[in-house]
Amino acid sequence: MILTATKISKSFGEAPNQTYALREVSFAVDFGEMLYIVGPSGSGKTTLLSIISGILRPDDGDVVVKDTDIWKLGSDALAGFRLQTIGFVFQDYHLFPRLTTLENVAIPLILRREPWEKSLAEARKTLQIVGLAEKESLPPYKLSGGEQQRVAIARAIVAQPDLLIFDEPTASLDGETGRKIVAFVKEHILNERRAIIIVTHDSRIYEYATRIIRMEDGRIVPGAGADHEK
Ligand SMILES: Nc1ncnc2c1ncn2[C@@H]1O[C@H](COP(=O)(O)OP(=O)(O)OP(=O)(O)O)[C@@H](O)[C@H]1O
Repeated sequence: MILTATKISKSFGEAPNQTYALREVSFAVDFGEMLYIVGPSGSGKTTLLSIISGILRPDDGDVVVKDTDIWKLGSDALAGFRLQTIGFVFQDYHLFPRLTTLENVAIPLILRREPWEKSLAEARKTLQIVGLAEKESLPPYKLSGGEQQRVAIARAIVAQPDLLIFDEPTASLDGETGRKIVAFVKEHILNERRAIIIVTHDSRIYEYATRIIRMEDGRIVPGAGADHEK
């Protein structure tokens, strides 16, 4: 398994206005999987993504990524582990408008203190993978939405993370572009040494999942996909 989440609970606020966003959620993800997490608005998907990617601390439960219990790490070690192991793609891309497309892709390597020229060379190779080599010197806002999403994907994979996490990757794209992006990710980015987790509302891309788990009211709905439920 690349990721095992066990009995994750998280609430926000204080009684009597406390919201239970997650209630003892357990699941596991294997290498080579493209796992979708689906469910209605407010069911806890974003909270769960934030916890498994080391952004938000759970109230209870453990997240083990590649044998590391991430919430037992100190904050510096956790930040380092995330840079090394996890790539995150946001719905609205989060690209930096003042940097070129190439520099945007190089950021994770620069944060890891790789030399500037080497980082740009790696970023260039990665832009080739996503088919945007010829756009490298443009600022991202000169690109289409689908192209910006591909830049965000290139940035997420440039440091070769084992776990890739996408939050609503097609929400800002038209249907056809969204399908193309996800088909591309499955064909070119997924492999047996990594796993991809996608939170989505977009049923048009369900066909690309290797497994789908459904959340409702802070829990994983038992049945299809919820293999690690305890
Ligand atoms: N920072 C916060 N403070 C207070 N309540 C929060 C916070 N974040 C989430 N919640 C609550 O936790 C619950 C789960 O929210 P979450 O955003 O994880 O759901 P979601 O399934 O991702 O929804 P959506 O599909 O709309 O993004 C909701 O009731 C939400 O209002």
